[in-house]
Amino acid sequence: MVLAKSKKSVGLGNSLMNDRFGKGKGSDRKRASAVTRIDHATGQEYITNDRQEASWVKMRSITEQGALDEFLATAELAGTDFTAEKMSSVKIIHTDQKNPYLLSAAEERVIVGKQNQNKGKLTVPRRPKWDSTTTREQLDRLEKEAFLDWRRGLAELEETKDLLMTPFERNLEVWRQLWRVIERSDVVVQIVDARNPLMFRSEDLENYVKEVDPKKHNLLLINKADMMTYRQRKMWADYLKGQKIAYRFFSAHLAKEALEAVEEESESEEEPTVASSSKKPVAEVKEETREEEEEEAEEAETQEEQEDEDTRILTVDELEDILLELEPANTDPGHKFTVGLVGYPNVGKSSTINALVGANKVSVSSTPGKTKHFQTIHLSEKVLLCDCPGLVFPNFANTKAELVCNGVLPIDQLREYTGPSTLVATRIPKPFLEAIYGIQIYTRPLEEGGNGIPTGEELLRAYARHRGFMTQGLGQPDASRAARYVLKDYVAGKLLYCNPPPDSVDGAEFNRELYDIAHLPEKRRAALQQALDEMTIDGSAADDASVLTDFIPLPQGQKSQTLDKAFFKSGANNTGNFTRPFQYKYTEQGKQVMEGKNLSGRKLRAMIALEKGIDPKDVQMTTGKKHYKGSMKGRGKHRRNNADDDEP
Ligand SMILES: Nc1nc2c(ncn2[C@@H]2O[C@H](COP(=O)(O)OP(=O)(O)OP(=O)(O)O)[C@@H](O)[C@H]2O)c(=O)[nH]1
Repeated sequence: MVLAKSKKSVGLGNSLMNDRFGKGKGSDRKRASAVTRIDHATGQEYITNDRQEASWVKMRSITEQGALDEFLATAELAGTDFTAEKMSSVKIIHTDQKNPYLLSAAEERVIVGKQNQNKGKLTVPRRPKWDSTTTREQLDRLEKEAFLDWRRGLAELEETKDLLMTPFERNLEVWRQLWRVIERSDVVVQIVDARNPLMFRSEDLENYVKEVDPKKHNLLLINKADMMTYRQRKMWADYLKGQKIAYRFFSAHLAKEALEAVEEESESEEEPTVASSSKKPVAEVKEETREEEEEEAEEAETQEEQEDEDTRILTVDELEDILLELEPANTDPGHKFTVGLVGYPNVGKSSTINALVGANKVSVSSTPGKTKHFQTIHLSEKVLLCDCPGLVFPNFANTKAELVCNGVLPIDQLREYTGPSTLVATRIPKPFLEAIYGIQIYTRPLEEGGNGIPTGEELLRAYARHRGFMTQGLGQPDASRAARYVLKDYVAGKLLYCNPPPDSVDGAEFNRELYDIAHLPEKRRAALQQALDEMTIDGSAADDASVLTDFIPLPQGQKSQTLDKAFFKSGANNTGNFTRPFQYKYTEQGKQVMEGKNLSGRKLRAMIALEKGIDPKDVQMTTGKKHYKGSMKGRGKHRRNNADDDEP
C-alpha cells in the first residue's frame, strides 16, 4: 500500500507557485533565505542561500531531496543564478519513478548482472588538488564544481543504465568531513555491518585513499560479527581472501562485554569470597561432571575456531596490535599515528571507538546518522582516532526496502513500510517469527494466490493485533505502527538474517543454523517447543513444517559437512539430518508430507512455478485452510481482536 504523499513534500511547480504567491510563514522564510552575495575573486554578484543557519542544519545528512531542493542545491553548487543557468544542464538526480517494492528472483538476477557490469562507475567524490597559493574561495569553488560533476556522473548512470542507486549522501559538507579524515589518517578503517559486508563496502573509497597517498593503508573491519555463526564467518573469509581484500572480524558488542566482565572481576576480587561448604547429592555431582565434560568438549571446539586466524573475532588488544603494525616508519617526531574510522551510519563506528578507548567517549545510538562532525579521540600519546560522520556511499540498490532493512534509512521517517516488512517476512521463517513474538500469522492459501510465506502486511497485522495496536476510526490492526517495531527488531538483529557471499549458497541455506532452536533465548525456546508440540498433536503442522524444510540440510558434500560439524556439536545422524530438536522435528514432518504427495519440496515448487509461469525461487510451500483451524487450537491464550480482518 502506498501512503498518501506528505503534505510537506512539494513538487517544483508547487514550490514555485508558493514562492510567487506566498503561502504563510514558510514562503516568507524561504524568500528571506535567498541572499545576494559578491564573489570577491571575480567581483560578480550571485544568489545563494543565507548562511546564517544553525551549524547542524548545514551538516545535516541529505540522502533524498524534493525536486525544488534538488534544483536549488544544484544551482548553488554551480554558483550561478537561476536565470543564467540553463535547465538543460540541471539533472534531477533522485526520482521516485522506480518501483520501491521488491523484485522477483528473475528480475533480481537481471539487475545484479547489470550492476556488476557498472560497478566500476560507483565512485566517491574526489577533493580537487590545491596548494598553498589556492585561496579559500577558489578551493570552495573548485570543490563545488568537482562535486557537481560527480553528481552529474551518477545521475547519468542512473538514467542511461536504468539502475536504482542508494540514496547516497548529497551534502557536500559531509563529504568534506570524509576528505579531511582521509587526509589526516595513516590507516583508513572502513567499518561494515557483518550482516551484509559488501553492501556497506565502498571499493572506490579504498582506491581514493591510495590516490591521496599510496603509503596510507585500508582495512575492512567487519563489525557485529557476533551476529554470525562460525560457518558464516568461514564462508565470508573464503570469499574475501579470494578477492584479496584486507579484512578482519570484530564485535564492538563483545568487546564491550569483555571489558565489563574484567571490571566486574576486578571489583569482586576486592570483596571477600564466601566458600560453599554444603555437601551435594551424588546425582547432582554426576550431573555437574557431565556438564563439565560437555563444556570441555565445547571449549575444545571453540578453541579450534579461535585459532582460525581468518575467522576469529578480534579482541580489542588484537585490533590495536593490527592497527599499530600499520604505523608508518620514519615519520616526524611530532606526528601522531592517526586511524580514521569511516562507514555507513549505524555500522558501529562509535561503538568501535568506545571499545578501543575503553570508555563511552562517543555516544552510541540506534538511529542512523547521529554523528555529524568528525571527532578526534586520543587513544594514547601517539595514537589518534578520527571518527567520521556516517555517510551513505553511492551503491546500487535493488530496492529501498533493502536499504531500510540494512539500517541505512531511518525507520521513524519511513512511509512505505510494506516492502521492508515483506523482506523480513520472507527472510525469517514463519514459525520463528511466531515463536519470537508469540503470534499466529495467517497466510493466504495457495489456491487463493498465496505462496506460503507471509506477506509483510500479514506479519504486521498479526503483530499489531497481538500488541493491541489499532487504527483510530475503523479499528483495524495498525500495520504502520507494527512495522516500526518489527523493522527495528530486524535492524537490531533480534530477527537475524545474514547475507551470503556472492555466488555461494542461497540466503535460506546460509542462515539455516540461525533458526536452530538452540539459538533462541530460553523463554522463546520453550514457547516455540510448545507451539511445535501442539502442531504435531493435531497433525496440522505438516504444511507449516514445509516452510522450514527450506532451512533443512540436503545431503551434503564433504566440505560443508566438515564445516557444519564444527558448528553442530552433536553432529549429523545417518540420514544426513541434524539431531537438534528444532530441525529434527521439522525434517521428520517435512518428510511425511512430501512422501504423502510423492514429491519433494523442490520438485513441487518447480511444478507450481511452471504452472504459474513464475520463478521457482518465488514459490514456497503453502499452508492449507485445515491448518488454520488446527493450529488455532491451543492458541486461545493469545490476545485476539474482533476486528481481525484476515481470518479465513
Ligand atoms: N550486535 C552488535 N551490535 C552493535 C555492535 N556495534 C554496534 N552495535 C549497535 O549498532 C548500533 C549503532 O552503533 P553506533 O556505534 O552508534 O554506530 P555509528 O556507526 O557510530 O552510527 P552513526 O553515528 O549514525 O554514524 C547501536 O545500536 C549499537 O548498539 C556489535 O558489534 N554487535
